[in-house]
Amino acid sequence: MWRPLTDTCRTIVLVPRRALRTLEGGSVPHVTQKQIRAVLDSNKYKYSVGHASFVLQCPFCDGQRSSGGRRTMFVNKTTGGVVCKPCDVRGAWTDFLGWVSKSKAPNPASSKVPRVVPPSDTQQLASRRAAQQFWSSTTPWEETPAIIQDQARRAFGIKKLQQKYLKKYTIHTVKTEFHTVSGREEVWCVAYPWYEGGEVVRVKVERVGEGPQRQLALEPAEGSPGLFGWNTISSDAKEVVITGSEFDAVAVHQATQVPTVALPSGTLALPPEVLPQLEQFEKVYLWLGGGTTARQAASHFARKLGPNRCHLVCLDSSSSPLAALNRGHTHLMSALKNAKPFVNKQIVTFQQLREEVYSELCNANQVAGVKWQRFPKLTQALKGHRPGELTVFTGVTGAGKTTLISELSLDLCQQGVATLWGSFEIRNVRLAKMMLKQFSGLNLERHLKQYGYWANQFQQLPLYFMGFYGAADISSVLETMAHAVYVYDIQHVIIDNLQFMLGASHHASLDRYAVQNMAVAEFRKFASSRNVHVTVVIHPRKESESSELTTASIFGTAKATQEADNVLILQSGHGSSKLLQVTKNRFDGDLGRVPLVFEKNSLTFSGLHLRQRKREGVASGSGDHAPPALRVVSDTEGAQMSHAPFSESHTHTPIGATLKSVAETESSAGSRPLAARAVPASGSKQKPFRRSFRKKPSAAVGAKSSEGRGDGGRAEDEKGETSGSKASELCSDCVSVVNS
Ligand SMILES: Nc1ncnc2c1ncn2[C@@H]1O[C@H](COP(=O)(O)OP(=O)(O)OP(=O)(O)O)[C@@H](O)[C@H]1O
Repeated sequence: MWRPLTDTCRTIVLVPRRALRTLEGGSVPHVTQKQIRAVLDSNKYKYSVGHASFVLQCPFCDGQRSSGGRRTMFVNKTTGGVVCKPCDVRGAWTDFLGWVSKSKAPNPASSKVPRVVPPSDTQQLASRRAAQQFWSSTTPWEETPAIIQDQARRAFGIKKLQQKYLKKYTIHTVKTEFHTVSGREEVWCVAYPWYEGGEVVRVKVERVGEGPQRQLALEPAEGSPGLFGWNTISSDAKEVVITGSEFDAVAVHQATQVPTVALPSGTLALPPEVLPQLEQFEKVYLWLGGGTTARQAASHFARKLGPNRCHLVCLDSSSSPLAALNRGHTHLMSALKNAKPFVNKQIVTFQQLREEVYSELCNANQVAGVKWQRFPKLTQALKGHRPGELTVFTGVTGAGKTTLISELSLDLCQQGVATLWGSFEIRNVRLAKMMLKQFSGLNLERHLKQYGYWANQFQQLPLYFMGFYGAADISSVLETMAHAVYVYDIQHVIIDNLQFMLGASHHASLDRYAVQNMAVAEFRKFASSRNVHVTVVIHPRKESESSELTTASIFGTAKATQEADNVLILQSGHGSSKLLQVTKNRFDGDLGRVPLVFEKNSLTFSGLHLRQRKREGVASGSGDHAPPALRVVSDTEGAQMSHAPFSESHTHTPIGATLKSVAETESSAGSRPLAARAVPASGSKQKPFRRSFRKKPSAAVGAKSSEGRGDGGRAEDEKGETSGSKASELCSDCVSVVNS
């Protein structure tokens, strides 16, 4: 089912085929289109092949519940997930198989298939009821006091949006409680409804406030995703524009009159649950804003939506539709007309790539990828973490490879990089425990009372684990990776480590080097074809303990390092100090060494503990589920918070991701950057839980780290400066966080 593994742990475990039934939640069934067709055919279900789904008459609608007789069921082509809105049936492919097998007369024309209520139904219903209850407490835009409207127009840069379009998109306002630095405050918010069919299934609220802060929440915290603006779409509409933010959608529709909706998670995720709603369109315009991130997201989503119907819109290299409208641009319609078909061909011309190349030139910083916040010197060398690359990581046995790669990936994950871990060497529980310590910066064994607080934050990260342990068949691993990329929009996959994964591979005709080469080639292909970053940990061959490892020390032939875009080596130093050496960097050739200091309590290499120690005087760990009333956190942690607190049960897309995309869009448009968000508290039984923080300019780390280049970072290393000491400097720039 599409539901959390447990109520308290929403991290999803993806399981390989053989273990599929052992875990009920979050498992991704492996099914091919051929298998789906075979089941539909053998049960004599008539179906048509849609863009993202097989479409059939629902065999579960009994004609009584749904007034118009049997209704449409969508079977997702990639996952086999089934949805029929009128009879409220939704579930995984394996559930569908179960329901069908229970049916005595499977022919939909003659059967009365017993209606099976999937377990998630009750959750769905409760969530929808809560959403509607909250929605009924909001005020339509046109009835909102003029002073609040003015504030909102200023705060969101929506002066040019006309009243009638704000009304059409059912923009509402609501006065609700947020936690701020000075305590709880009743504040005005704008409410954006998410629709499924004609129904509000969830509401996103955003505080109306001046300054650099953004504070958002979801009502209710748990529930399914929907589409903003769906209420404006007629059932016979054949084309639609999809935007990354709500006011972009209103702006596009106002300027073009073309049906437009906004995605619930912006540029970071397109939840498969909303695909059936989009099935009716023959032409889909993806208009996610300017910049490389938006382009990459659009390409990724186009594959999910069905590439043949997708067109990419780009007004100019850095503009969102709202920003363009605000600047008085009148050519939004012509931008739509000039939309380029999604290029998914083996042969392309420069003409087709021309705009994309221009966009990359204009957005060099974004092209360089996501920057490590905890490891500024790594960012200095590699410039960032980019999609579509293969990183090979090595270090001697027991050097701390897993520990370091865990913190490196966590750093990115906290910034919204959806991450899939394949831990073949240590069990997921141990890995998650280590990551949680690294996340909190605490030895949680000694701070058990804070477990609830940190776990609540941690479980909101876009972090997923494969269920493999020990040797595994590479085709199963690749299959699981492919499903995770489709369902959860994974951007980073970690394989730790290759030798363990290949342990039991038997290829009579191949030696172990050949098997390893084959596996590396597959991961390379996966990274390139899916535009996902794959990090593979590979053990080195045995070398003298006194000498440093080099690229040539990596186990196997030179294939791995040839295929890799980046090669990272964890070099042993004296005592707890280590070095992370960049020995290959295909992006721009810069190499370097990153000093690391291991801290046993938090299992971190980044010096996080130094900052942590500074703020321990301020923070007072209170009871379980009762986080400190006032904590001072660093810039790094500020970034964590921005991606942590939202709850999403079914989509598993972090709202942080949504906000990141909104922030990117808006900052590129000269509007307010993302700074904060809050967790919802409805007027209902849920305990209010809101937070805000001020985000200082993120350039602080990068600015320092970008100095003194040209020697691969060695000069600084020789001075004995560590990332830890740099990290401690950052404490003077701490920002405030208040939560309850
Ligand atoms: N710099 C360090 N100093 C001391 N202990 C460390 C250091 N780095 C990691 N450790 C500890 O050493 C143990 C092994 O670390 P880890 O599993 O990360 O190493 P590894 O290189 O991945 O091991 P393997 O070669 O078995 O894959 C862990 O208990 C970890 O906490």
